[in-house]
Amino acid sequence: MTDTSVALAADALGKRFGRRGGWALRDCSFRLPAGRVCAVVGPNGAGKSTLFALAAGLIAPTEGTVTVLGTRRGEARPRVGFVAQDKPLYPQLTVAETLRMGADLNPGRWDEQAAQRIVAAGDLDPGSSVRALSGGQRTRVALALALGKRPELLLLDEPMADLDPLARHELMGVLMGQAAEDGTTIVMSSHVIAELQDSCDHLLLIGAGRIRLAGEMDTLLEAHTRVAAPAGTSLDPHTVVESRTTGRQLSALIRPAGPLPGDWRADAPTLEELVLAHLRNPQAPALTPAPARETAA
Ligand SMILES: Nc1ncnc2c1ncn2[C@@H]1O[C@H](COP(=O)(O)OP(=O)(O)OP(=O)(O)O)[C@@H](O)[C@H]1O
Repeated sequence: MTDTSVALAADALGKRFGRRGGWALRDCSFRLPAGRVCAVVGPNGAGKSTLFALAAGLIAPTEGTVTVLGTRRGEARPRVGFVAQDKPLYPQLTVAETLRMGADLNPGRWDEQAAQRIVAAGDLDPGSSVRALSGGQRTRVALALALGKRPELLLLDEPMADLDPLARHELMGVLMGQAAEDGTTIVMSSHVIAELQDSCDHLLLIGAGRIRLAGEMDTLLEAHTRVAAPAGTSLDPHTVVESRTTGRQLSALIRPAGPLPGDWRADAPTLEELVLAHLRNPQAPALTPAPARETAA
């Protein structure tokens, strides 16, 4: 039986390019409930684009499984919108022809108005050839194509990277509107963490091909605390993500294993602090999805 409450699931998912190549992604397991907006973050080469390509059904796993909208092996492709990092489009087509192609390829699903609205908001001439568009304008056309498809799952690999701040703001609003109105599940990678905090409710942090953090953003944030204590203080029995001593003070990001001593200063971390601490400390123990379990790095 398929579980329709889960939009995207990975079980021990792994991908290796070539027999001798290293693992781009390994032992990756998580569940993303339908209707959520999930941020995918991680350093360059972490495996984010590989995860998107696996989820979009463009490449096959080397091991494990990826389940998309309850199906495997690319069967959900008609219900999935994917904007790849390099925004592949046909350069010889005009903007209008590109949208017509979207309509032809998605009979019964295509939302002409939604696609036209996105293009029009960027003041794009429908008669311009894609070849003549700027990077950001191309992104707008790629997003129009993906959203016009009325996808149940929208996979966006660094969609905002080449957009100006106004276009980012406007298109982020369009995406969030889509998630709220149609219940579209959105999975979006970005290197701009601050941009994700307000719009995403789920987080996948990938480092060196492994999942470092996965789950509800609030739950992950609540599981961590920034503490300050006198230098030399033992952080046992708490899980330490990062710690450093400056002069007479110890500062750390921890996952508390119980109540903290009253003389420690304790604050909630921001998403940026949480992500940066994990990125700076790739050996920090991962916090992976339900059933909640901690794994050694
Ligand atoms: N087609 C491929 N053939 C061989 N190796 C690949 C291929 N695609 C990706 N890799 C390797 O897999 C690893 C993960 O790459 P991936 O593109 O998924 O990272 P990423 O997290 O998306 O990085 P970035 O933030 O730079 O976009 C890298 O080491 C990369 O060199």
